[in-house]
Amino acid sequence: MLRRATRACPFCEVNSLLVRPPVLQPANQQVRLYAQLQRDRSSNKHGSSDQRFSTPRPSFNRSRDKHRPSRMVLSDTVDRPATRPEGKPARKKREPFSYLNKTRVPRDLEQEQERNGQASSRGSFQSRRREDGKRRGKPDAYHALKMQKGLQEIPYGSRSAIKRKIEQVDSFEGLPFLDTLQEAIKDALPGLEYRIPTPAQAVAIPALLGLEAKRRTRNPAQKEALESYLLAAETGSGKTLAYLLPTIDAIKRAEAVEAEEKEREEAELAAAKELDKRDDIFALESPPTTNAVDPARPRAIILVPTAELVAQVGAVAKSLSHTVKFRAAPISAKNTATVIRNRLFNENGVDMIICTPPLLSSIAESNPNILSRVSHLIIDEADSLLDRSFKPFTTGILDRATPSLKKLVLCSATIPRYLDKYLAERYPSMKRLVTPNLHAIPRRVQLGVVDVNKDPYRGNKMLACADTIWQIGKASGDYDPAEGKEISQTKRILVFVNEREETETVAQYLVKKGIDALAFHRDTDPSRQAKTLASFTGTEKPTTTSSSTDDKPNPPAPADKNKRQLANTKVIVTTDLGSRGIDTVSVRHVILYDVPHTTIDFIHRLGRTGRMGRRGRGIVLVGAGDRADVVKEVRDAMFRGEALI
Ligand SMILES: Nc1ncnc2c1ncn2[C@@H]1O[C@H](COP(=O)(O)OP(=O)(O)OP(=O)(O)O)[C@@H](O)[C@H]1O
Repeated sequence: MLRRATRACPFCEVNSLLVRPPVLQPANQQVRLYAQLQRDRSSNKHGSSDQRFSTPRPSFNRSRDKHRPSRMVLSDTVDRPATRPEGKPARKKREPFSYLNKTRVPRDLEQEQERNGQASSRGSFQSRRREDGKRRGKPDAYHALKMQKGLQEIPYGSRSAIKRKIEQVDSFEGLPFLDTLQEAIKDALPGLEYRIPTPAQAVAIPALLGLEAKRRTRNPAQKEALESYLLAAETGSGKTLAYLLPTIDAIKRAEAVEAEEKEREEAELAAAKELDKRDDIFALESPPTTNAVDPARPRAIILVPTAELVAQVGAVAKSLSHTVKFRAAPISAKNTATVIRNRLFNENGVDMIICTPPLLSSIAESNPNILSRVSHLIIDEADSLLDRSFKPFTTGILDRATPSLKKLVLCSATIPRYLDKYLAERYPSMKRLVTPNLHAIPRRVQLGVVDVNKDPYRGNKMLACADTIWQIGKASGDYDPAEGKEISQTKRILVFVNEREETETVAQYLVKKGIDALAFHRDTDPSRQAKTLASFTGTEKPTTTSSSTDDKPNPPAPADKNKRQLANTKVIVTTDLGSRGIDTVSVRHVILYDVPHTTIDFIHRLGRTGRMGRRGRGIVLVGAGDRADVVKEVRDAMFRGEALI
């Protein structure tokens, strides 16, 4: 039938034209023509069933098909090149590599991405933020975290400006410290061949030394006004030295000025006496003036939230005082009354007191003079010391010290919204010294998640915790480039729980499972506490033999005498008490037994590992009722190196 139809083809003449080399239509045009042909065929009542259902096969140059009727309708302009409307440039074909080596995003691509709701091809986190720190374009990635939003957002625009400032401070030698202080820095940073300021120190020290241009003012009252600073930098970034060094420098300079003044006054007094003597030879000689130092009137006060931090900051100050010669008095409720008295009312006086706010305010009640000469007040862990529990004590001390105060420095690894609000109201002109990575957990800290609901734990969190510790303990130690050596044989693990009561329960369970674990909370025996912490903070005294009492694991519970013991692993189970400021340099693993309530807690708890460029690992145990969505978002933010909100 088909052949007959071909013979009787009325289009023979047209077909003869197609003997010429065929003009290939673009694929989409061919498809359109076919669709048209199929419609024509199905509407043709006389068409055979063969024709209707045969698979369409376009062919142009087969000789046997040359008399077949064309299924396509040729365009009238098929032989003419395509023309574009006047003035419109020919569209460039986009090739796979056409976007390489471009320094700017092509406009058309940017528009296309905007249409698709994607970020611009710079693609970075910053590009999705406006200068005011708020995101644009893509909807916020944090949904769960937004619900518990506790941290103040820091604009990303200002963070880049700080980076440029940090680059300019590349050595301690370049900073105008007193010579003795330059010497002392080596004692405060032992074992480091190349000591360079950390970002926190590079941001804070020049400002606290008064090297930065100040806003000009003609008002003499404003010129004399108290200088206030908020130093906010990530955990383990060396904030202690960032505020200690400029403070000690200021103390020593003030001391030198005072000594000069005293000498001048004495010389004047001696000259006046000489004159009096000459005028009145019968006058009686006045009794000699005493040179006794007024005790317990320090020039600087450092407030910290815990006794452990008093000891830690006190140790750094002491190490500096060997060379610089100043008197630091670390006092806490763990010291006896005699020790406190001896340290405060020393016959040589005291230059710096390191203390907790409740203890200092109780001392100030009985000795108001203690705050009468303070020129530098440092509030470390300011977010803790200005929260509800400490605020009355801290602000009380601040108010009493204000008349003589020259510099107020608040220091914190996190700026919660309540702190930001309080400072904006009370110190509107406070200078904020913020590092670029504030509120971000460093990428060198990895976060793993253990799903407690799954096998083999089936909801048993304590078992999951013990198993995780066993796995860490069994794994071989790895090389740490920051320390340039194999990490210590003994592994130190911190386990954080949300409630104080849980510390004992979890620690006892771990001991039963053959793990050397201790509970660390406010009521722990102080001597035991100090010993426990010392091995985690690296302040432990070196032992000559490996069989020192400290390295011995806890005795196993009586019922489990025959159980295996996990060797070379020490565990502290603690609450937030262990998460604030404690410099646990030798901790490589942190286990978050409970999901922390806020991102602030996440930052401080995970901040006990990965300190000062070291690597670390955090493991969260997610059980029934725990906010897995929060953990996921924190993990994502850590992976992207973004600040938590
Ligand atoms: N410039 C430096 N170079 C090398 N190490 C330093 C430097 N400055 C400080 N360190 C060390 O870094 C560690 C952490 O310092 P520090 O405790 O002051 O941190 P931090 O910022 O106060 O931490 P946190 O927020 O947890 O309280 C200390 O062991 C300290 O000796």
